[in-house]
Amino acid sequence: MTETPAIRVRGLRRTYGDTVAVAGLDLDVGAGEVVALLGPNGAGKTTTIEILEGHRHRDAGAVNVLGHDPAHADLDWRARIGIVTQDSGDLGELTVHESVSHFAHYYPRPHDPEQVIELVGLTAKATARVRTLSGGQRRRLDVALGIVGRPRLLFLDEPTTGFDPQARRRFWDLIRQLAGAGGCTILLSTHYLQEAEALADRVAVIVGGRIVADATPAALVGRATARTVVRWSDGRQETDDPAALIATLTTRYGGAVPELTVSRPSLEDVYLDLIGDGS
Ligand SMILES: Nc1ncnc2c1ncn2[C@@H]1O[C@H](COP(=O)(O)OP(=O)(O)OP(=O)(O)O)[C@@H](O)[C@H]1O
Repeated sequence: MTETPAIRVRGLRRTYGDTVAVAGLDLDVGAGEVVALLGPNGAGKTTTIEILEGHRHRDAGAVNVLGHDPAHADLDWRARIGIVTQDSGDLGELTVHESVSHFAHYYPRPHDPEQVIELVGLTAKATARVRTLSGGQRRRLDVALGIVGRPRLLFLDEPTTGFDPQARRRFWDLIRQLAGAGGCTILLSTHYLQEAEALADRVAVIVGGRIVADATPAALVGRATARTVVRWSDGRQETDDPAALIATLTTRYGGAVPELTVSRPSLEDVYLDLIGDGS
């Protein structure tokens, strides 16, 4: 990526009393990239994201987001950022349409609220009061509020927690649309490996306030090819060249190898290895 990164973080630290929440974190997110921050409870995801949003102070480190230090950023900068937090505010008596229109007024170049409501799949609920929405519908409204200002960079903190599988997949389609045609840079935090694998160009695994791996989902899995396990009726072997082993076995058995299975490590295996007892 030749453009200036959308996010550049070096040596970020944040402590709360004796708790080191972020312990010297480095991260780059290129313009137009979708990066997933994946890690167990308490790893420092929310603290990191909120520092990047300008909503928490840091103790040390250099942070640049869309060319500015979020700790000293102005309204112009804020208008280029979209935020979907874990715990959004109370909009109880407003309708979906009123909420999105209201937020649109804060931005210089907002999207048409009706189009945004359609994009998040809430057209049928446009005149419903926010307090009557289901959890998943409320989350989609949160995304609508996060994107109505036409952000160049969108932060999503655990956006699909509590979604049913179908709602999660619809949500993933929406994020892909925003990143693809919309050209939006996205940093999302998640506990869900499948979500990181489905959406992210890169996965940054965070444990104990540090990035312990940062690669494409395929490269993370590829790292572990040495642990491909080949099993057959009377044997089991780990190998980095399963094809050669199977060829040898085929010769040994003079044909089909009985009860042959080949299991490649999944992203989950790699992730569990990386986080160790960090969870
Ligand atoms: N306001 C706070 N005061 C004190 N400690 C805090 C505060 N916020 C976070 N922490 C601590 O900092 C560490 C990192 O928390 P953080 O919320 O950033 O993690 P996380 O990765 O987002 O976790 P989760 O996945 O559970 O949301 C945890 O040990 C947490 O208890």
